[in-house]
Amino acid sequence: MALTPMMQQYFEIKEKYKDTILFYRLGDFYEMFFEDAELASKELELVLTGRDCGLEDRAPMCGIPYHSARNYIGRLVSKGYKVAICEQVEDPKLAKGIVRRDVIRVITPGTFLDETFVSEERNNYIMGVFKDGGNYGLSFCDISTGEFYASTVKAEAEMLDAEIGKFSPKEAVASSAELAEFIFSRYSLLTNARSISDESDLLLEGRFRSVSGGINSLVASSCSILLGYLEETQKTALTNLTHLEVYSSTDSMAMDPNTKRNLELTENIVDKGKRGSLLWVLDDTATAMGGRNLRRWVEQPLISRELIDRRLEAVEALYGSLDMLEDLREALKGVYDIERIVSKVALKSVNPKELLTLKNSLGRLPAVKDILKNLDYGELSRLNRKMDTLSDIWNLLDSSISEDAPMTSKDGGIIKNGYSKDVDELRDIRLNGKRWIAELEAKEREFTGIRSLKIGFNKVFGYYIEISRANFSSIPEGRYIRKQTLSNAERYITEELKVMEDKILGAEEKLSELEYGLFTDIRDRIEGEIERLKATSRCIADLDCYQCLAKVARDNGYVKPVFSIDGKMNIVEGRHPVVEKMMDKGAFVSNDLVMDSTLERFLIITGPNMSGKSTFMRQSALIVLMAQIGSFVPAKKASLSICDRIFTRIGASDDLAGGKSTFMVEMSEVSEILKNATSRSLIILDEVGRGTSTYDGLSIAWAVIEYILKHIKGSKSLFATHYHELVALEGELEGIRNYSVLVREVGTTIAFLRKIVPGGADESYGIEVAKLAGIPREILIRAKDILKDLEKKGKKPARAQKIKEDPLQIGFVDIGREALFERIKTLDVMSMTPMEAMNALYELNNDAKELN
Ligand SMILES: Nc1ncnc2c1ncn2[C@@H]1O[C@H](COP(=O)(O)OP(=O)(O)OP(=O)(O)O)[C@@H](O)[C@H]1O
Repeated sequence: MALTPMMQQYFEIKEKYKDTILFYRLGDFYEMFFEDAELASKELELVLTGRDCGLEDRAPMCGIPYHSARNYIGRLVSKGYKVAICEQVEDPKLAKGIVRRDVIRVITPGTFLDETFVSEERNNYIMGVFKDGGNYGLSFCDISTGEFYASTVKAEAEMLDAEIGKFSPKEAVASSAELAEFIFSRYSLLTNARSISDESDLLLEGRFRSVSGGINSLVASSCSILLGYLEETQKTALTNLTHLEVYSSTDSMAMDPNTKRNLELTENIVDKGKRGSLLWVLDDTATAMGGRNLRRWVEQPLISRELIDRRLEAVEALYGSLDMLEDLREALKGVYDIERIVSKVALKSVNPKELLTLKNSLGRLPAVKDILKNLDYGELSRLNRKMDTLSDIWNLLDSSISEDAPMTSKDGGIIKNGYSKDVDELRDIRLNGKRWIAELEAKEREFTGIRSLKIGFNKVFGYYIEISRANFSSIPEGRYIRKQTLSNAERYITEELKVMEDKILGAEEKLSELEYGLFTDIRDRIEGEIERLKATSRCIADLDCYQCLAKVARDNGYVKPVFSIDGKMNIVEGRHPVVEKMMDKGAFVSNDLVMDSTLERFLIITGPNMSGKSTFMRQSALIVLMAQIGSFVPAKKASLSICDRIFTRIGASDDLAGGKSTFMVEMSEVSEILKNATSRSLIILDEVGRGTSTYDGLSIAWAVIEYILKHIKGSKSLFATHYHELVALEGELEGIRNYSVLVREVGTTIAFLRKIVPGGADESYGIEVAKLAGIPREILIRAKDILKDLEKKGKKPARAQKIKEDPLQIGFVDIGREALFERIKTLDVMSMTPMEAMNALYELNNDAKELN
């Protein structure tokens, strides 16, 4: 037995796309066969049928309607599969034998563009990895926005983690099978292996219209692997990839995945949603482009003082002028996702309605520029200079695209009246024809006296005159030609009706063809302007981030941080940006942080469970991070020193699947920190050592502290612990300062004051906290007995110093309305700049609101 010709064709194509699910177009369906059908029927819950294929057994088959394919493709790609779309590529009327078919695009997780599956809030990156000896070349591309980045990093797993963490790609292409295996197993990413071709340099040459940074051979190789893969799967020229940005991995803070997760930068730990993350607090952007940009800023805090200051200045300028800030927000709200629309233009998948959206978005740019003019200094004036209002493109679109342009490009209704004489003429013919038909209907009604006579249209018979059965007797003999009999009526035509029909239908067909041609022509002209459009999108994205940070700073009472050059940090009344937001206004208790890189560089923080140690440490890290993003910070005043990295070791993140126990994970994280931290790093350690027995844990914690002080000179550490023995190190080792969180004993229970004060804590209050948590009384009583017993036998180590201060006397008293007015009186407004005065009033106003 032999395969049918169709199946033969199927196998030839499938052979070239082995690692995909092949969607083979048959009429109005995409069909899948054999293993693809079995897999897809499972994943998509489709009925598995069969089809004769020429062999003894029928081919397993399942199919989906062409019109609802998007959703099915989306589901498969979201699960990490690749889908190859195979279409007819010749006109069936012209085909000799079986119609030629071929794959027109391979849709993969990293190249997927569908809006219903790819969020506008985040980029969808695909990564190219090349390894040569001791280094990796990395490249990252988002074809939905046209961004293309590349860099080189040392071949150390942590460096790779940090770099890949900046982009969180959805798919990877690696230069060898071995490397692909490594990437797949380390990051659970769909990874394709692709050997590098000899033409790799050629491919890169002339590909980008501009490059920033220097291309070395590692960068070139990773870019060309990625480009080769993209061209092969997308099968278009990808003209939106105009710019290659080669960056240095040391331009921004390297953050290991733990730190990103622990500090909940872009998603919360509990359900991985945005709510409760730093991004959730900071993101008040008005555009999708700004939203994605802000996410990038949060994931890649800067370390160059100059660049940070540039951002802070721009935020400050907008912060200081509420009117302009609000006008700018309004203007930006009408700017849609230019970046993604433009990429669709390049991929030739844009529809007329999207071009109209592009026009309306460009229409907002003059207003945006007008506002910028008034804020003309520093970074904002640079943006103003760089931003082009693209009025030529706006004019083109305004003159050509109809105000109610459709979502499809093949059915006409796209082009505005007055843009093309030919279109106007054809529309006249069509209109006149329709008018003529309406007149004919009236004329025939009058002539026959049949009031219900009507002229209708359908795709099979074209125009017809319809007369109901009751009126048959009134039809004049020989006037009409009978065409179709219905149960209740008869349909007729006349010669002249058919002549007019040809004219109307001819015009209709010509019109949609003509309009489609004009549409693609306009699209191609816009494609030629992609670079300018993209440059302006970048400006909008930056501007949107500035206005957003200014707005958030105003809404939440943040201040502009300053940077010290002597390594000192002094945060006055710092708050946790997220915890504060989750609480009632004013309920969060602020705390100060004083550190330097010599005598006060290691803070040991003790205090009962639940008292707020972790919150304090995280808030300190977040304040440093926010400042380096270019954001104002939740504090009354903040003088910071720039950190190159923030390390965190917080909580139990078991990696049981990876075969590591809680303690093992803890120790490997600590060991990474000790290996990688530098004199400019900030290290957050929460209860190191608690994963093992008390004395082992205590000894390890102790030794870690000594090591950091001795070997990572200059670094700053916050160390929360329940080992009260460690407070004895203050005075013994240079650099240590003890702090503790105050609680107040109220009868037999405790109240949390959340205030961090100098000195070590003397009590654990573990049993009291257990009581608050609802542990049965019997256990609490027994635990107290055991504790007493241990203390008597000297098993419990000596207690730390007792706090002398009375908690109630240490700050922490509401200032009250009267006090507030006293404070307003003390403001020396005359000696302030207008901006300072406004800030001061704004702050007092905020305080007053809290008190009300
Ligand atoms: N400064 C603060 N103001 C108001 N509430 C706070 C503050 N700090 C912490 N809290 C609240 O207390 C809760 C516990 O804080 P946190 O987890 O920081 O305690 P902890 O001392 O680290 O506890 P443990 O030792 O058990 O890990 C937080 O979830 C928060 O709701």
